[in-house]
Amino acid sequence: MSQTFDYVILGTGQATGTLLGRLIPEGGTIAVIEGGRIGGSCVNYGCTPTKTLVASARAAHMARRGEEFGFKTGDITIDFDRVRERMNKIRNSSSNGLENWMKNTDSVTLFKGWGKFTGPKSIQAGEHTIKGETIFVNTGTRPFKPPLNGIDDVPWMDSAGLLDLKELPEHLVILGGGYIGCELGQVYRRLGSRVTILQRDNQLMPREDSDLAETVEEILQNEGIEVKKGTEAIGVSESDDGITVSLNNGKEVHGSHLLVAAGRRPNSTTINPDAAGIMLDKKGFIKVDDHCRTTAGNIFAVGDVNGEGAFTHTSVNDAEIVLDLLFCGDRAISKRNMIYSLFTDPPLGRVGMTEKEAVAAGYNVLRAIRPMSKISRAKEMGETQGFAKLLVDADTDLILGASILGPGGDEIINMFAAIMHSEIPCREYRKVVLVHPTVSELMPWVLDGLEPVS
Ligand SMILES: Cc1cc2nc3c(=O)[nH]c(=O)nc-3n(C[C@H](O)[C@H](O)[C@H](O)COP(=O)(O)OP(=O)(O)OC[C@H]3O[C@@H](n4cnc5c(N)ncnc54)[C@H](O)[C@@H]3O)c2cc1C
Ligand SMILES: NC(=O)c1ccc[n+]([C@@H]2O[C@H](COP(=O)([O-])OP(=O)(O)OC[C@H]3O[C@@H](n4cnc5c(N)ncnc54)[C@H](O)[C@@H]3O)[C@@H](O)[C@H]2O)c1
Repeated sequence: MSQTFDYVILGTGQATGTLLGRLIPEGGTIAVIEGGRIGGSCVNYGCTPTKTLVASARAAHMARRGEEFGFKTGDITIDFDRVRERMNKIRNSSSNGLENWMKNTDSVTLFKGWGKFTGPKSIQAGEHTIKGETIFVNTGTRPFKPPLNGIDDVPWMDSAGLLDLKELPEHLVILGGGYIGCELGQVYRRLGSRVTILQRDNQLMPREDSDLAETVEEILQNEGIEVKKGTEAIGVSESDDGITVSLNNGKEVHGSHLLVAAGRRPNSTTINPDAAGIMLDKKGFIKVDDHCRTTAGNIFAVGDVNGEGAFTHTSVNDAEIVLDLLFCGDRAISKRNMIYSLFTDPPLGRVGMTEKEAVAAGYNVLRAIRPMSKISRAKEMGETQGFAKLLVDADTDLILGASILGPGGDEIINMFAAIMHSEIPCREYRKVVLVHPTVSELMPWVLDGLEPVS
């Protein structure tokens, strides 16, 4: 059966809610096609469930530190069923909310099935032929399965599989020391698992500056996580009591469970892009212009699948950019600063360029660093690990990038996003009065320590 709509959204990633919020009141008919769980990665197996786990793990960690703060709780035992129940309740409410909204809106028709293009204005999903004038692809990414010997013969998990695991792993081996590996490694360690992270590169999170990555590593190691850098996993095998990972240095690591967090790949070839005239880049991301328009003029690609971001907020912003183009506004991909946080504890907030990027780009870079151990509020909270690093362009007095690894780093970084977006010069920012005692109040003072990067 063939049906024609004004708008078609393929995949219910994080851009979809924002698109619907504007398209519904504009009038017109909208088809939404989803093959998996409504709401995509973020709410079902990404940000929402992992950050509920981060919260449970932190609560347990702080309880263990009770004596430092003047109270005793006795031994901390983890009720993993209760931890999972809390996670599932929060993630299900987010997914159900989007589904109910679509079902209760007359102009929206939800198709459950995996869609593939059959032409620039036509998608096949199961028995349904869905046609549309304007199409938005919001199909996200999927976990990368590295080509390890034996990978198809062992019960490895990706991050979604780990979240579905009902028992707490005795020894979780994590293949990949990126964002997923660091966050979930700390979570499961704090919940009671032994954790080993295997990282091919010589640094965790290789895109980050080495001083930040090394401090994150130290924080993880101080909690008992084994980090093996410069070790590539090349094979896996199953035994009675778990999984053995063979490494390129001839050694082996044995654990009860294996999490593979070795990167993600775009859901682009899976939608038959050629039929629509959608071109991909070398890594398989859908090529888009500054307004998320693909090489097929009537089709937009939003979210992780376009390779312009890999976060919920960049996916949401992509939707805002397209809506601006369609209904008036001036947002564009090139106008946004990259911003994200790593939700370890303490978290790392990052905006703009890293130091190595700023130097490579040829800026006249000034750098200031202040350890959390020299910030009163961090000391009062007993959270002195980490540091703040600010990068400034000596020629313009504008901030090039900020990294806050410390208490509240995930929140403080938003202040720097606003400063960078508004192009507030540092000499003006230095005059702002901020609340005492907070970690963020020290940020203008950090600028007093600016020195040229040699
Ligand atoms: C473990 C983990 C933790 C994360 N934590 C964070 C975090 O803390 N903060 C943050 O900003 N980001 C985080 N992310 C990333 C974040 O989840 C994504 O960037 C975000 O969900 C945006 O994705 P998206 O909109 O591109 O699509 P997605 O959310 O990936 O959704 C795509 C949807 O399209 C569907 N789909 C795919 N192909 C088809 C098809 N052919 N037909 C029909 N449907 C299809 C999929 O089933 C899926 O539902 C995390 C990711 C993971 C895996
Ligand atoms: N806080 C957040 O915003 C957040 C949190 C988690 C995930 N995410 C998103 O999820 C995406 C994927 O994260 P990820 O951690 O899977 O990928 P990643 O690309 O960040 O890290 C994967 C790591 O695995 C290593 N690796 C690959 N093959 C290996 C092998 N055979 N042996 C040993 N190491 C190997 C690589 O060296 C790499 O550093 C990120 O791009 C991010 O956008 C975001």
